[in-house]
Amino acid sequence: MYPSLLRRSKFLSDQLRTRVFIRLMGGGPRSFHGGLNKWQWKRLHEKKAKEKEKRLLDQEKQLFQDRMRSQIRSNLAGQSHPNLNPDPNKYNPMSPNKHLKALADRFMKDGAEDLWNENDGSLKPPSDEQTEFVGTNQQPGSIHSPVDLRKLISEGRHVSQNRENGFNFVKSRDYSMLKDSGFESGGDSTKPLVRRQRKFRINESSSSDDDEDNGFVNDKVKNFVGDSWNERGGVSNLRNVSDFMKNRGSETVKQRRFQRNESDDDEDFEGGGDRRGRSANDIGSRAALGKYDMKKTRRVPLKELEKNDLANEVELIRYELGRKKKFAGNEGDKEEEDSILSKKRFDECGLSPLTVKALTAAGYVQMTRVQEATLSVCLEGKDAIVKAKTGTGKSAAFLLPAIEAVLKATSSNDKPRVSPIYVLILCPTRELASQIAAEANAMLKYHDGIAVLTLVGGTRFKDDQRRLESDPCQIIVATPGRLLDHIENKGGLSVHLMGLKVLVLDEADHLLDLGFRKDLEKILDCLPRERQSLLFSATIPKEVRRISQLVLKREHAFINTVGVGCVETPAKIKQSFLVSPHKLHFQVVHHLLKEHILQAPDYKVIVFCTTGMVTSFMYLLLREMKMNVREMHSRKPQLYRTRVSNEFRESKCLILVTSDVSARGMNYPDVTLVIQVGIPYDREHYIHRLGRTGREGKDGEGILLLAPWEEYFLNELKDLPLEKFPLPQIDSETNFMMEESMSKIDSSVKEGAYHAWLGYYNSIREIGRDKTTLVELANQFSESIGLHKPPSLFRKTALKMGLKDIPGIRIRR
Ligand SMILES: Nc1ncnc2c1ncn2[C@@H]1O[C@H](COP(=O)(O)OP(=O)(O)OP(=O)(O)O)[C@@H](O)[C@H]1O
Repeated sequence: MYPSLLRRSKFLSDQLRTRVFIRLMGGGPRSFHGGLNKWQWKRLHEKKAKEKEKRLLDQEKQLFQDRMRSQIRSNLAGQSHPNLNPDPNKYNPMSPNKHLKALADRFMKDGAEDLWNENDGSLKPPSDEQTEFVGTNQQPGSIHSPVDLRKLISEGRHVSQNRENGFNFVKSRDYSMLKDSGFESGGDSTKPLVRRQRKFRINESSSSDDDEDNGFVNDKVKNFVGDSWNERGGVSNLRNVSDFMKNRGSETVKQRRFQRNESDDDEDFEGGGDRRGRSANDIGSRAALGKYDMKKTRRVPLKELEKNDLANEVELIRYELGRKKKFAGNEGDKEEEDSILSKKRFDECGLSPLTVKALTAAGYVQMTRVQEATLSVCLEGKDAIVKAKTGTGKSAAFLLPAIEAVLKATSSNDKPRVSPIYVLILCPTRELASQIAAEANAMLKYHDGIAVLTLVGGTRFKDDQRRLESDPCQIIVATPGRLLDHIENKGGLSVHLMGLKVLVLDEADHLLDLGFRKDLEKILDCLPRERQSLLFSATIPKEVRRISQLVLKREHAFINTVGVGCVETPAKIKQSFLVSPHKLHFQVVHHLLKEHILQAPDYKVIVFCTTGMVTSFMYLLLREMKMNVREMHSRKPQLYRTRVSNEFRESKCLILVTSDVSARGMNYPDVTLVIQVGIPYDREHYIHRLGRTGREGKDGEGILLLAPWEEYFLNELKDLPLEKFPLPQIDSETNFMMEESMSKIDSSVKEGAYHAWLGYYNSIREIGRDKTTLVELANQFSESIGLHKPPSLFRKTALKMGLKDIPGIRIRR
């Protein structure tokens, strides 16, 4: 396992040997400019990225205000504004067309190039001819594989065309042409060549998230759309695109790229210090630095010409939407669009026959779209970040290539001294880890000698260690905290991890959140750098795309099966929201459940609450109201959680009241309704919670219950198809029963719920900033749970929360 020199050295202790080995494998810490280590370096740049994000948000806010002003003006002028929804019962989510227009406006604003990051996902080809151009072998009318037109066009010469499955991914590029194109002599010749080449590498990174890249890509896409659209009055045949690319000539393109880089060169790098003249290698790990080693000022005002081109691109997206609507008229096609399955079968894609046999046994014959889109890339060993809607089979999409990697590694002749762990899958919750391990085991049904181990909190650490020693495993599914405990406990796990081939982050955006980041960074430090990393989630915000460089190699694929301009939630989930004062929330939940049970005899409902203590309160209340409920949150012991999770998976006619521990990844089949009480932490939480229903392309329903002051959150969901749900009439008998039931709940539970509620909303920026209002609202909540006098807080807690001298807060003596 160790290099022989290291193995033979008698002078090194085991621990030191491991450390030296980690350094040799490239995993250890290193220092950066200004004496920073790589994580400090990374955080520094994250901070800057956040500031940038904030500036953009301000721009968006400005736009929104402008729009509101114009609506008000037109109202005053007696005209009905097109954006005003005439139906007062309907929340005013923008129609797709209006949303597009708003998007176009945003994109056209000076300095909004960054927003193009959103578009680095795939566009579906507008016509079969286009499909042909990008090198797919799909038949007309077949399921349309997402194709990243922007990337394709920008990289016409370098696209790797995978005719097998019709998806295209970027290969690493040859930069020698830059020299040939006269780039060398064009710029400031006093600046070192190495540096300029490095900049090109940044721009040309396979991830099109780069602002520079976007600028470059946009130029070409926009020009293409502009020319071909105007000529033909619609989206033109992509063969013309190819002609266009040729006619356009690479000169223009090179020139543009050259211009961008010229201006870049005049700016300092972020992170301080003049790094000119340093080679790429001097700057540190590419994987660690990612895209943060870029120049400071990246905004270039858009030219007038580009505005037209942007509008044309928007037209292209509009065309896509129009085409979708057309599909909607045709039932057969619609079904095909709604289905998560593609036409490709598992036995066609080079998987081991024993795996295919196991898949068939589990009922998997055809791949889902995300599986089709990712499998070939992942099997090639490339790094990838994958976005696909909830319930579309992402777990199998990463498990299959991971299993193949194990098979390949075990079949090689090298017989390592320490049995290596080849695959590490990290996920945020214990239940999800067990679920993934179970799915992996189902796929390994016919493979002898490959074992899966779960390492999660809430179980005995010693048991884990015993299992690790007695049953060597090749695949570990873990939550970050427990894995880190093992690594830090020096039980030898680090040595086993030295042979790691594949790292998977399921729910990657969540794992890269601040809550998990520190653990993750420490874990990454112990993993070999030569590995394949796969990041999967249904939501990948822009910020996460940037920070994903922490894990991924620079040349990674971004596979987005959601598609630009498409709704991020499954089409078959009916989404509504309901606004009611706090004091009615529990009655409303009870009413919604009763109504649903009447309509769906095989009901299976999940009620999400904001915190564990509020979950507990809701559970007790509904139980008192004679409903068939279970509770699930992090305050419950693991054995209980596992039992409830299994029971809910298997049952019908059951209600699960839960906190966000069940929000991500959990695959409870046939959930008929998801109710979210109170604002979710953010838009991503909303999407994941909602995604517990309507899985595998099935029907589902989601209701978001808000207090009037929480309505602002709807703004974050304005592109999702939420409709307003009328406030139900609660009869006096229910009110009476509710009061009775509430009075039976122990006051310690109520106090805990109040404290937790306060803590949760205090952590939400929009409300946490205004402490006085927060306390007023908390006191309303307190009344709604039957506490007429709000419970007191420990002085220390009040201080920590910034609530010490706020009127309405009582301090415990
Ligand atoms: N090829 C397939 N054929 C049939 N069913 C499949 C296939 N792939 C996955 N499934 C089923 O689809 C369901 C959802 O899969 P999975 O839990 O992997 O979704 P997901 O995309 O990871 O969702 P989430 O975003 O919520 O984590 C599961 O019940 C799984 O068994």
